[in-house]
Amino acid sequence: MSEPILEIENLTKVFAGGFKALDSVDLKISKGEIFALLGPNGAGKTTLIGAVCGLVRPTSGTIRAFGDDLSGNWRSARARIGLVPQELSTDMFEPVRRAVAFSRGLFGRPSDPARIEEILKSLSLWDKRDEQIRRLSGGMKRRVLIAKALAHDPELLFLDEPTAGVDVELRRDMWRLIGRLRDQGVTVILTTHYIEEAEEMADRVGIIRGGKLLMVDDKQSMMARLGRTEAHITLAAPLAELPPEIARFPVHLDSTGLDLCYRGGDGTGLGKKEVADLTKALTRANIDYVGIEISDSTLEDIFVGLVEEPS
Ligand SMILES: Nc1ncnc2c1ncn2[C@@H]1O[C@H](COP(=O)(O)OP(=O)(O)OP(=O)(O)O)[C@@H](O)[C@H]1O
Repeated sequence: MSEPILEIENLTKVFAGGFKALDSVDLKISKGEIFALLGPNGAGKTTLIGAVCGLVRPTSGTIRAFGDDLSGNWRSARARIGLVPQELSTDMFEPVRRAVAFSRGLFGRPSDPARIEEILKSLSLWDKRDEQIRRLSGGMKRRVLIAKALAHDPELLFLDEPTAGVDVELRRDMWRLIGRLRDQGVTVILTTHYIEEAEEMADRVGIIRGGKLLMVDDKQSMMARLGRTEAHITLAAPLAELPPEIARFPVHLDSTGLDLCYRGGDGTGLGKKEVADLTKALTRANIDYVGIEISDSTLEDIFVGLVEEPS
């Protein structure tokens, strides 16, 4: 793993009423990676981000950002972090450009109108620069939140559900923007309910539920480790019974005797190879087939499986 930009150890947050929103979370994020935190409502995603951004005080555990313990260095670290919050929490009567320029100043960065112009243009906000934020559409308001978070050129950017409730066009724009930020060396941590988003964007994925980080892995290994392959082989003529050389595979025959269904490769990533072996075995057994449909489980299947398991 390359240089860590964020190291969270044994982080626990118990809210005043006694509710444990984070439970011994350990997480290391490398510089330059895009990390997606997936979890159902109330899993603790926003609390985790809040703890790193100084909005939530941890009950126990340590957070190191840029190599320094946050407990002593919170302010200097915060100036290198950008946060796009879930909720619109901005000065609605301000014109766009002024609000974004103000965000830059807030972190002690010298004023840089050219940089603000660049950010506004990259988010298609330049034409709206003199509009009051309250007059913008919901999608445009969200772009303003992103512009504000980028205004001080953060090295680590948190996006809390950046595309919840936005249209497809904005979602694609957002993905492109995140791609560009990655190219510029910015580390991005995003939370999302959209597995598609994690699949598209992230290098690694963490799954959180009930305040516990259930697993963290890169996408491909997660899919190989927890994924499975399904295949439907349509036979040319119905079979009454499977010969033993076929029955040794994880297959079953449907009631018509025509659909041979394979489910296997669990956690090995070798399902496709086994389907290939199965087709060879069918040929050797003189069982003709007319079609094969094969599918691997998606990150979504894995996610749903993990969050639905009883804790
Ligand atoms: N200030 C607070 N006091 C008490 N409980 C809180 C507080 N803030 C959050 N919680 C609780 O902590 C849990 C985790 O909340 P959090 O906002 O981190 O979840 P989330 O994963 O971001 O969910 P969502 O996807 O719905 O935004 C929730 O059950 C929430 O009700």
